Amino acid sequence: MRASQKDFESALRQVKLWKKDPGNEVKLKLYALYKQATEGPCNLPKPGMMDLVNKAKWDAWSALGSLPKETARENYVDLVSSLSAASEPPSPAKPAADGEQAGGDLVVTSENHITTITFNRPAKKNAITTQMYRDIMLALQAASKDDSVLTVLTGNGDYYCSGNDLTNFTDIPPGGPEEKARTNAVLLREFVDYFIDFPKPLVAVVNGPAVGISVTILGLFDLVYASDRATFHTPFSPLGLSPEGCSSYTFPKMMGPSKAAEMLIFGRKLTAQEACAQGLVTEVFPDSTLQKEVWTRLRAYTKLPPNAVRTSREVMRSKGRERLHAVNAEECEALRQRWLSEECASAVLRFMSRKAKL
Ligand SMILES: CCCCCCCCCC/C=C\CC(=O)SCCNC(=O)CCNC(=O)[C@H](O)C(C)(C)COP(=O)(O)OP(=O)(O)OC[C@H]1O[C@@H](n2cnc3c(N)ncnc32)[C@H](O)[C@@H]1OP(=O)(O)O
Repeated sequence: MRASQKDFESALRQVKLWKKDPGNEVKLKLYALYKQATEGPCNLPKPGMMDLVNKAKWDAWSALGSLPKETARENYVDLVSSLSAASEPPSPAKPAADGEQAGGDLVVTSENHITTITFNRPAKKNAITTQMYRDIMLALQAASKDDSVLTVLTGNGDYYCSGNDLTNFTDIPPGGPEEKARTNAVLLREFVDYFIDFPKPLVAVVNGPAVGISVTILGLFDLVYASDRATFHTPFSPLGLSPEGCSSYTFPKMMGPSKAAEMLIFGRKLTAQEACAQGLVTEVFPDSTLQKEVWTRLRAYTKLPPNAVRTSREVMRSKGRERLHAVNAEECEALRQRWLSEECASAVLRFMSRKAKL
């Protein structure tokens, strides 16, 4: 099968997520194939004998002779996929050595029939930018059609996600705050609709604290596995906001109205154990074993007959879907109005001037 540009880009992202160093020999092979695939045959002058690293790279690239770019691209994808299949579960993305984040703010990988969407903005506690909302929708769209059985959301770094990036509210378009609020409401509704309609089991691996919209949409997930370091916080009132992600419906249903009110109206932060007791979290794992235990379990789940899994999920979900869409629409309209409120504007300003933290 010929590798497309998309396969190639996905392989490049995958390499950046590898936890283990694959060793110099593999790195040289990957380097040479990458250069051949993107630039064609090596026509650089040979580095001097003492320039050991660049000479090794030059040798590896030159050894590919006139291999066509497309073949190099294919060989690169094949090599990455063979090495990934033999490797450990997908590891959280690592910051690059120079402090830049590898793979962009959102990293999507697919292996062992699991598509993993990783928030990868650890320096900002994985706060979700407008672009990330769009990329998550694209990733969900692709995952709904790929050969994966499960789709996982997780975070890179010490946080799972600090919720909506509060600077999303600051770029006001020519139509003024009303236009901004209207556009955001439409986009938010579309974003949440993706989760309501997603056809495969959705799993959250909550590796650390979760805030705001990253908590509320958990009510639309099938499984929520959490580190014992995770906390669950929806500080809507202090921000002049109201709940979203269908949480005004899913949370009371799941934990009862008064526990839901404590979280959604009064902003009580839950520990992972409390969230588990309230039904928001499926199971809590010691932080040190979370990755190993969860990924082993998820891989076992992918071996179940996929059509049976989908059918069971569909019969569990179909009855509530219409209701969820109605709730989503109502929540987005309430938020459209909240975004135009003085209470919300002052909360965002307080955060921007760093006087306010949760
Ligand atoms: C397609 C749809 C588009 C529509 C767009 C609108 C959609 C709206 C969706 C619904 C709206 C709201 C729902 C929510 O999610 S409300 C919750 C919002 N989140 C917060 O209020 C959290 C704010 N952050 C904090 O209180 C603290 O940062 C923290 C998370 C408690 C961590 O504290 P810390 O002391 O450990 O770390 P700190 O130094 O503060 O943070 C490190 C840097 O990260 C930046 N940062 C953290 N969180 C956010 C955030 N949510 N938005 C923007 N930036 C964030 C923080 O500013 C630091 O940056 P810097 O180092 O100073 O540059």
